[in-house]
Amino acid sequence: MATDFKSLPVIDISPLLLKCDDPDMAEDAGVTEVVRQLDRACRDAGFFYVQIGHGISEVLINRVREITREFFKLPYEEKLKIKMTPAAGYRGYQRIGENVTKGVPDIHEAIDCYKELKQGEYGDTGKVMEGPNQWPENPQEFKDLMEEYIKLCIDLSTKILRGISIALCGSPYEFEGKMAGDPFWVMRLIGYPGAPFTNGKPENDIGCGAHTDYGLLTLVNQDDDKTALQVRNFGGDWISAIPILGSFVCNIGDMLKILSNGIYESTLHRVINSSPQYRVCVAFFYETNFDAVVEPLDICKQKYPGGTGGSQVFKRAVYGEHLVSKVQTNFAM
Ligand SMILES: N=C(N)NCCCC[C@H](N)C(=O)O
Ligand SMILES: O=C(O)CCC(=O)C(=O)O
Ligand SMILES: [Fe+2]
Repeated sequence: MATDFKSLPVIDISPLLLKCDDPDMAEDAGVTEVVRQLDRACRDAGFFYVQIGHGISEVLINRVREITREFFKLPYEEKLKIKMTPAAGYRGYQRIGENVTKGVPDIHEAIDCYKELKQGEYGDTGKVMEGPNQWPENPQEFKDLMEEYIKLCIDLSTKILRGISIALCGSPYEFEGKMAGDPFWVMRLIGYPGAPFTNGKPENDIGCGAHTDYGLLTLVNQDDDKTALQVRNFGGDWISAIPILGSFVCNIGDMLKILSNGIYESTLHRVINSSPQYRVCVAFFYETNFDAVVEPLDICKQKYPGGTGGSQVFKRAVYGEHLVSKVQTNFAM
């Protein structure tokens, strides 16, 4: 359950990265300390910063945002060449206002890409998301750079989840195998227009309305010179996720909330860009297997703070169905 946090914890995960291929990692003192901090952060805020030491170079982190910014500067006709449609598996470019949160159009544009699914792999549910990703033709570098970045984000997320798995269950591999051994992933390249000024004051548009993320873990790579992402604490205050150079903002999604039986929070957050400048964010969502049946882990049922031994507080969900229902209700096209 979220607390009344006033800022988001910062975690240096390098001791975990150093040991995370060692099956005995949980016994290492450095790992134990990282696990303690992850556990605290996931309980209190559902959000934390992963500080330098995460293993993805600042040059690459910045480059994926810059190349994204260049794309959004193109004329609309150019961007439409990779237009997102239901027939394209909801992959590609989505213009401002086409993403909707609780019925209100968001003031952002985006390119969405997803792990590519084999035809017929997941029946009718999987079919909705089938299709090749649509990448801009120019520059040539775009696709290669993004694919390299995706690979590194998958790797980093797997490692962070080993730490979270130790925190919840004692063993590092709870989120591998049939839960997330073949993780689905989503990458959204997002652009938020600068706030329009009327009578000398910025008019705050909602770049993205209050929502929770759908999967296990999100890695947010945001512009480092604008504060726009806000996280809601238990008391209902919005706490800014002020950018920290070279770090990711990391947060828990709905599937991890269910698996942990609510011990960890998938915290509400929103985006308001009140800067006059265009803001870019690259959000990487690491999810369970597409067909994973997600329900509270036994150990989390026993640990549930409500204390009614063996109680299951959260309902089961099938990840792919959760995603498809979100896409079909929140994408207006
Ligand atoms: N976790 C993901 N994929 N985030 C995308 C933005 C969420 C906002 C969306 N309109 C919604 O209401 O869910
Ligand atoms: O723009 C951001 O900082 C976060 C975006 C976000 O929350 C999302 O796409 O789910
Ligand atoms: Fe989000």
